Parts: sequence; C-alpha cells; structure tokens
Amino acid sequence: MNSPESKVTNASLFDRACELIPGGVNSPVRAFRSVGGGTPYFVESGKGAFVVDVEGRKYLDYVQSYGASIHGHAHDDVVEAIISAARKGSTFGAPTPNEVVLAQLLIDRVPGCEMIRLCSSGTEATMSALRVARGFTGRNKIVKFDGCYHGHSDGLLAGAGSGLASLSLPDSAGVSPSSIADTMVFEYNTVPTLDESVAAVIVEPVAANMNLVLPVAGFLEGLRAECDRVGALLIFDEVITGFRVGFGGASKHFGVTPDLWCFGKVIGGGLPIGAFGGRGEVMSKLAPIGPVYQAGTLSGNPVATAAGIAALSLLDESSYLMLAGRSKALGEGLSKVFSDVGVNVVVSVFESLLGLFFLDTAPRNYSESKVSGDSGLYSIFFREMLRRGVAFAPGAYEVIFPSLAHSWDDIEWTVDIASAAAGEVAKHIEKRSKS
Ligand SMILES: Cc1ncc(COP(=O)(O)O)c(C=O)c1O
Ligand SMILES: N[C@H](C=O)CCC(=O)O
Repeated sequence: MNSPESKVTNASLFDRACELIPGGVNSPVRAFRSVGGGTPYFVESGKGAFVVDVEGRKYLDYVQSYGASIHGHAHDDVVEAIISAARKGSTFGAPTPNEVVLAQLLIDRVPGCEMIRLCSSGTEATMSALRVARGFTGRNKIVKFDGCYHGHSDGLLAGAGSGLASLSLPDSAGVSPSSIADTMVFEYNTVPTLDESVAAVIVEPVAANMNLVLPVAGFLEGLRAECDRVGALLIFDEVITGFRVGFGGASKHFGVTPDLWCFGKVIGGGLPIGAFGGRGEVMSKLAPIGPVYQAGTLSGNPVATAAGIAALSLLDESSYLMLAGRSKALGEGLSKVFSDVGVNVVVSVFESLLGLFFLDTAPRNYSESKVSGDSGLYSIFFREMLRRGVAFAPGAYEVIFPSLAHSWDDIEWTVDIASAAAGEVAKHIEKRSKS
C-alpha cells in the first residue's frame, strides 16, 4: 500500500472516498471540516500510542478512537483474544459464554448496577436506556443537557455536542419535530426543576463532547434528588467515562448512583459494542421478560465481548493511577507552554480526559465552552501539532485521550511539540489583533 508504485496518498484516498462516501468519511468529525478542512490522514496501522498513515507518516495519537482504546492500539492481549474468538466463529445469533463473563465484569465493577444488556454501539445503549426508562415509568418526556452528546438517535439530536457542535448544526435535518417533541434541553451544571411527566434525565456525568466540562459540586447530587422527588429515572451516559475515569466509572467516583448506565468504547476493547444496565426492577422490563422491546443481530458479539473482557481484565487501580499521573503532567505541560507565549488557556484534566480551552476560566456549560470553540484557535493549534506528528482530535469540542501506552517520554515530547505549536497560535493572535 505504501510502495512508491502504488502512489496511494491521503489525498488520493480522500478524493476517491468523497466520491463513494458522503464527505469521504463514515463519521463527520473525521473529515477535518471543523478544523479548517483539508485532507484527513488515512490510518494504515496503529500500535500502542502511535498510528501510521498510508504515506508512512507516524503520529502520536491522542484520539485513540475517541477514548475506546485505553490500552493504546493493538495491545497484544486484546489482539490475541480477538483472534482466538474469531477462530471459533464470529457471530451465531445464539447466546455465548463471553456475554455472561462480560456482564459479570461490568456488574462487579459498577456498584448499584444489577443487570446488563449488551448491544453494538453507544448510540444503541442510550436509545435503549431511554426506551426502558419510558417503559418503566409510563412517561414520555426526557431531559438532556445542552452540549452533551448521546449518539445519533433521533430523540437525542437536540442540543447535541461533539460533531454537531463543531459543524454548528443546532440539530439534524431528517429528525422530525415529533421525535424531539418529548426532549427537553437544559443548561449543563444547572439542576432543572422537573415535573411528573419526566421519564428520565440523561447526562454525561463528566461532559466530554463539549470539550471537557466538569460537573460542579452538587450538580449530579441535585439531579439525583430531583429525579427522586418526581419519580424520574437518572441515566448516566458513561460511554466515555465508563472504565476510563476509574474502575467503577464516574458514578463511583462521584458517589452518585443513577438508575441506569450506558457504556461503550472501553468495554469493547476497540470493537463495536455498547451496553446499558441498572437496577434489576428497571432492566426486568426488557423483552423477553418484560414489555419493552430491544434487540440486535450482533448484540453480545463473541469477538467484541472477547476483546472487551481482555481489555477490562488488564485494568486495575494502578492502571488508572498511572494514566491519571501522565494526564496531569500533560495538562500542566500544555498550560505552561501557552503561558510561556502569553496565550491564556485553561487545561481541564479529569483523570485521563483533558480539555483545552482558549479562555480565562474553566467553562461550566456549552455556551461558555463555545466561546473557546468559536475563537478558531483550536484549529490552528491542531494543525500545528499534526504537522509536527501529534494527532489531537479534529474538533474543538472533542477531548484529548491519553492511553496507557503513552509513556512519560511521549508526554514530554508532546509538550515540546506543543511549545512550538503554541508559539504559532500566539503569532496568529498577534497578527489578528493588528488586522
Ligand atoms: C457520551 C457518549 N454517548 C454516546 C455516544 C455514542 O456512541 P457510539 O458512537 O458508539 O454510537 C458517544 C460517542 O459517540 C459518546 O461520547
Ligand atoms: N465525540 C464523539 C464520540 O465520543 C466522536 C465520535 C464520532 O462522532 O465519530
């Protein structure tokens, strides 16, 4: 693929992809449109903290499949698990032992989560969690928060973050008004007053799709209390935070127990997976034992569950300590290089999630985060990093994901590179102020 004769380049692939695939990508954020356009790099392979593109260029990767690859790319144990599971057959449409093992691993690690159902993506997990919440409560309304992203199901494409935020789309064409008529959107970090029509409140306990916005003290507790007051269910969307911000995810970290959890990413070891779970009496509403229908041909897929089991089995308390330590050092390094060139930034760090804001103070909600997104400065930083070999996500509302494969040297090198990139951002600000 990389031989001179074949002349496969990022540009040639992207040209071809654009003819065959809308925008040339299978998920909009990958197209670089929100960081000024141009040609995305096409990954040929990845190992540990690095990816290599089809032109042979190597990048230190902080995308890590938007947080799915907590061990870095192609960890030997995960690869072995995938190969040996695939040899035994990749899908059967019948239950397999690994489903039980993965469900047990999840339940053991998340206090309060009593039953789990596996599906194939985070989108399916949140969509299904809402359906079971409606089935359990007999109510229709749901509450979400501006800038939180819960996948691309119709009812959740209102005030959504991530790719929608960076494309400046308030919501999506093709979503009928009736699909979002029962969705109420509130500002993150403000506890809304609910009434008895609300089936569920869904929230990212640490918001990682409007860049990184942390919950203020009392927000998650307040949501719990307000849900209890009106009999609504609280759903934590831990598709990003689950098994990334600690052994038991964000609910354990904050000591707030939701009624339902949604998982994805890390629990599939890099293969497509999702899961939702919660209290037994709620989950028992699901077919075939209850009236709420939810299904999937590939749900509980034996290869994905094998990868997930391998990935989760490699994690212990020390992994999280190590990851948090390196993330903290990266955050401090990034803050320093910007401060050295006189550019005000806030680097938020929560365990192994990092957010970089061109602001004076850490934002508490999407409107405040948007001031940084709208400044256009992230795009410059992103491009300057990328051309020096460090890949951050191509969107100002995504977060930085260090993995367990990022060494201290990698962190140090990133900070060195960032020093040069920050200098370019400073020059741009100066030029802009003169024009
Ligand atoms: C918090 C959150 N929920 C849900 C999703 C949807 O997951 P998926 O992309 O696997 O459908 C994502 C990411 O895409 C996410 O970040
Ligand atoms: N922010 C999204 C998920 O976490 C990014 C994934 C995507 O939209 O492709």
